[in-house]
Amino acid sequence: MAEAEPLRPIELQPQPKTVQELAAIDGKNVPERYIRKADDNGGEALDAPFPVLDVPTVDLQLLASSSSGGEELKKLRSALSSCGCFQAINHGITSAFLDTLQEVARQFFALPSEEKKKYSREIGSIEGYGNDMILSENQILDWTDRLYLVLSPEDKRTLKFWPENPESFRRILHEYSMKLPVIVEVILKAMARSLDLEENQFLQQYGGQASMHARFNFYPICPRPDLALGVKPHADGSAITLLLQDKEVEGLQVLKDDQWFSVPIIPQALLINVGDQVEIMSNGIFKSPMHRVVTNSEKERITLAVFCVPHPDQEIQPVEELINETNPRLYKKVKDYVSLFFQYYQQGRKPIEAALL
Ligand SMILES: O=C(O)CCC(=O)C(=O)O
Ligand SMILES: [Fe+2]
Repeated sequence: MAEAEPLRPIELQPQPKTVQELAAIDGKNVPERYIRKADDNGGEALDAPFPVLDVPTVDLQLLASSSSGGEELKKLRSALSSCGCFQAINHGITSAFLDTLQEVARQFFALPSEEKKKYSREIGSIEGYGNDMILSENQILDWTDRLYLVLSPEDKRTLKFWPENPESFRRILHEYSMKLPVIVEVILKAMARSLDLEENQFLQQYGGQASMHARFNFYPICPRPDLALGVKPHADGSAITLLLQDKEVEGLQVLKDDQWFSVPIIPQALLINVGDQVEIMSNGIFKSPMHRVVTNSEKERITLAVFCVPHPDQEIQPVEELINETNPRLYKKVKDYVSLFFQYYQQGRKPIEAALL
């Protein structure tokens, strides 16, 4: 099946232990494979205090009704063309529901290893419970365990990876997945309007057969936040990503003007970030931000990222109206960007460069 391909990168060897298990064995050191070189960070310590990024807050209710030139649209445009992300509030999902979602995620990761391993991913496959894949011999690993699940289309779900413990996990995650498409639509339409485009310009390319992939990220307490990263620097290969941050523990950082900034928490907000595919559609006006996650020596952290991804047969390219003499076309037409993404990612290259003209 052609569209299963992107989910099958070449994994060299399985890792027997999850990070949670490693952390429980030795609470003082991190294994060699997780240690980053000092110059990885331009000489700056990973656990240094970082400046806080001023991430704009956008009210989705206002955004949906905002017409060209409106305040909320201006905020959106400026956010996406500067830091590439914004905090979405008034998105229609209640605080109580988000609390429940966070709670079932917490309960899952708190289960004994044997129980979680019933949902283990298979070698070379992304879906399921597990740790960072080893894709190259000298890869430095991320201090994180994950549960990766295809949410939609529903017939592409692999239920054997969906936890049955806690008992309400499947129902809550399913409910969440039902609440997201309208949010994605409001955002993609507003993105187009904010650039004075007909509002369906991005939505059309996103297409009617797009999928949503959920990644629960669990970051165990790390004895050496100065040496390890929760997630290495990367940009998302999605069209957009919806991130539910931990309510209490920070860790996400975004690169802006060659400086790392930490992303503040707004409880109950969804952090929306531009993925490479919207950067391509917008001909580079909207930025798919480089981001990473730092670790914490006192508290664990749990987040839920949902990647919104066009169907692999869908052609993605810069919207014609955004190209002119002063703004030449920057990107080629691409298809199946997620496959391209993995090939480049494995070679340690920046995937969006493959789409540059
Ligand atoms: O956990 C976070 O704050 C971000 C995770 C992330 O960047 C991802 O899952 O792609
Ligand atoms: Fe990410």
